[in-house]
Amino acid sequence: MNSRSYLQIRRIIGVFTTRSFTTMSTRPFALERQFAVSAVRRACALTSSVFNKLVKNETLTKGDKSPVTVGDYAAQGLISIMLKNSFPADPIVGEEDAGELRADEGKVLRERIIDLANEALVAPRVEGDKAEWGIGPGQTKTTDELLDAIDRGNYDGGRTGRMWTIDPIDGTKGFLRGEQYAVCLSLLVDAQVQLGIIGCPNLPLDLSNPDGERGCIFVAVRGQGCQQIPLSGASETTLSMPTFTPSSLTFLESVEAMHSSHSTSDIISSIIGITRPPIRMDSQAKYGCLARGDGGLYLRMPTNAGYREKIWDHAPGCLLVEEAGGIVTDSRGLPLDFGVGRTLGENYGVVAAGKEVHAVVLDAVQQATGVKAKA
Ligand SMILES: Nc1ncnc2c1ncn2[C@@H]1O[C@H](COP(=O)(O)O)[C@@H](OP(=O)(O)O)[C@H]1O
Ligand SMILES: [Mg+2]
Ligand SMILES: [Mg+2]
Ligand SMILES: [Mg+2]
Repeated sequence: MNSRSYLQIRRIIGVFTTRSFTTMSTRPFALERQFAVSAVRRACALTSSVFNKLVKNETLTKGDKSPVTVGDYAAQGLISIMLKNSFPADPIVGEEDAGELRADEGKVLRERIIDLANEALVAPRVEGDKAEWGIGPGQTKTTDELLDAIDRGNYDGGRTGRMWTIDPIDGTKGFLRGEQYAVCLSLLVDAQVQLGIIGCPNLPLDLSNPDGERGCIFVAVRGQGCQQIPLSGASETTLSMPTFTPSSLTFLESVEAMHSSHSTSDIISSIIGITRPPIRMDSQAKYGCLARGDGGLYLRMPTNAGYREKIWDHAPGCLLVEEAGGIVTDSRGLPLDFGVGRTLGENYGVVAAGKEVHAVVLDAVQQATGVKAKA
């Protein structure tokens, strides 16, 4: 063997050794998880600061009559800009679009949103942040760049490939009341949620101690469990749903009766024999609470036949619960399908519960709603 071919073989062996070592030492989606924690933490700081300074005319009412604030737009813009720097080929299914902001009447709001997003982009990097994600001193954007970033969330979704979902403020009504809301991000690959993360700035770390520290991040990567991280720090606790018996369940549901039928949940809970009052809470914070054992059941029962649930409202939370040992289905008992498009398709509600009680709950849901089980 001449010295040139020897060197070539060494180089090939070297590449293989380095590749397999990297694969072995890096957990799947490790970079995406680090990115997501960083992006959600930054967006939570933005939304908290907005709440403290929010004034009346900084909220719009969208075509479907739901509210959207400068915080929703600025947080979606921030996360989208970070995604463009970090994973430029990945499309985004985001809740908001910049249509109203581009019109002349949107000028004042537009200026406020660009200020908020730039303030968040240039905030100093903390441990875990990477400069190449487009954050840190000097990383400001123009108004057009920000509006385009918000509109990058217009992807139609679908069954194949990678895509991110962003719900920059989930539970906007809770946010406006100063109650619970969540910054929500997920990564789907071929319609399966691989990474789910929600940041809940107002949620107590321990629900039984409402005056204690507030601010939680819940994060899960498929196959790697579900963790809670205080918004103020880096220590992680792995969550696992405790075992409930049907009659010892407390159930979680929306504050808004228009989003989930309280009366149907009442019927279901009396069939199961639940005696405790429900915990009513806005946003996907409910999924995080369920994952850590604050109640053993989350019910979301349709209120009007025409409403389609949005994938950004469920993708992250669904993975949190599954990774903490729970089961999430619709009222037919089928898994939520994130490959239909921007919505989950026809609305059969959501039944999320610990694995010991899910079958009993599903049976009660079907008795109450008349929906038939489907294999
Ligand atoms: N009729 C309806 N049925 C179910 N969900 C609805 C609804 N109208 C609005 N929503 C969704 O409910 C979400 C809030 O959920 P919750 O009630 O659990 O807090 C809203 O998210 P946004 O606040 O991000 O718009 C919105 O997408
Ligand atoms: Mg909304
Ligand atoms: Mg939402
Ligand atoms: Mg929202």
